Amino acid sequence: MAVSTVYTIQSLNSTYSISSPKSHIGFTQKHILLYTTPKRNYTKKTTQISCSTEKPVIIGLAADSGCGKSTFMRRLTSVFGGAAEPPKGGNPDSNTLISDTTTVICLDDYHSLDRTGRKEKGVTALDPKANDFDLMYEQVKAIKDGIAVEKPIYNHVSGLLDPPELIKPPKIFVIEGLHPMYDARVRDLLDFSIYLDISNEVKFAWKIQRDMAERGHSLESIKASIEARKPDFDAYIDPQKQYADAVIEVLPTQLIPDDNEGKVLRVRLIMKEGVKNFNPVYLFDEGSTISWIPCGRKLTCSYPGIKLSYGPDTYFGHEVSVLEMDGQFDRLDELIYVESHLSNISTKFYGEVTQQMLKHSDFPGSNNGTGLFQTIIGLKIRDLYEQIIASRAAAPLEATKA
Ligand SMILES: Nc1ncnc2c1ncn2[C@@H]1O[C@H](COP(=O)(O)OP(=O)(O)OP(=O)(O)O)[C@@H](O)[C@H]1O
Ligand SMILES: O=C(CO)[C@H](O)[C@H](O)COP(=O)(O)O
Repeated sequence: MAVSTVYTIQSLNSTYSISSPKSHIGFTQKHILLYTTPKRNYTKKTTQISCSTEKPVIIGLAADSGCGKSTFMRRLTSVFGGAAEPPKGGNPDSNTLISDTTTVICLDDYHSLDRTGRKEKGVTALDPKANDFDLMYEQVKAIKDGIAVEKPIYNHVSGLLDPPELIKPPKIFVIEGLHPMYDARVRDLLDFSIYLDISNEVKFAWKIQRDMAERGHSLESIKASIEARKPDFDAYIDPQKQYADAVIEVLPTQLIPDDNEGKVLRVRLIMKEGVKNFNPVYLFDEGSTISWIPCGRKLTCSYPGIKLSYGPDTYFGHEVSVLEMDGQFDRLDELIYVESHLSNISTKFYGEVTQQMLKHSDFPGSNNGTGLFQTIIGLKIRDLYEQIIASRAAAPLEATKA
């Protein structure tokens, strides 16, 4: 049944409602989309705002919980410079991170059921039934159109849905979480999408490391939580990788026979061909199939060494280029040797990848392909953003020529 939506809008002087589903397209930068019906229990705010006239570029990052999304986001925002911080003076449990250029929101904020509600209904947070995709779509669309929104907050500490926070359109708007590519309407709003595909073995090792060491969970409870989430992960989260423009796949190493420690990783960067404003990275020679062991005079490698590979492939029926790194660096400064053999990495100066990696050498994954490929994708997103801005600036010029 089609439900007609009522948009409640706040302009500088008044708050009013309209019911045409498409009429919000005409809103100006001075409007805030407060909510649409059926609405949640929001308190209306009367903040006056002034927003940039530049419409944001929208990036989606999907992964299961504990798979490195926050670490990736810290690498991405660092590429643009400046620190990313929660909204000033807002909810201390906000999941949002704002820097000069980027705003990163966590899609957990669109949980429609709180922790108790999920327990009562017997659904996990991964189940679409526990999430409000209509609101997610409306608000991401509003941001894309340059309109500020009052986004809900899911409080991970209390497990409750907190009052909303004001999100203004930034230059780059990143939606990270479990479902950025699940709903086709939201997916279509993305200018670029990434999926972090962490194999079960590695996910387990990371979860144990974090949840046992940092959160005091028992091994049994971690195993039980992974098992409980698995059917919904397989049904609703994992299938999103087919839509991603880039996938970072993290697997156990192949350099150590029957390795079960999970410390050395084989990481594959799967890049879709033909994506607008995105040229896949390559090693030595674009389109060739390459296998390279760089260890020797210019790269120090202790056991089991490092192996890089590159070549064309297909992924869910799409043509892709795959860059792979198995193993880890002993000395991060020597990464410059590998970097100098990679092309299309969208750096602004020689050695920028190595510089970024050295700057965040304390982040997890800094000595292996996870950190390397996350950094490269960060640079590719900067490049994509700059291309989009340049083509928008050129568009009126082209029109006057025609
Ligand atoms: N590249 C990596 N190499 C090794 N461990 C990693 C890597 N990335 C993440 N981890 C481990 O996984 C944990 C979770 O990482 P992070 O907080 O970035 O994930 P997340 O997806 O944002 O998690 P959540 O959604 O639960 O907040 C880290 O504390 C770390 O132990
Ligand atoms: O999968 C998750 C996304 O990060 C969380 O488990 C989900 O948001 C539920 O949160 P909580 O653990 O607070 O009940």
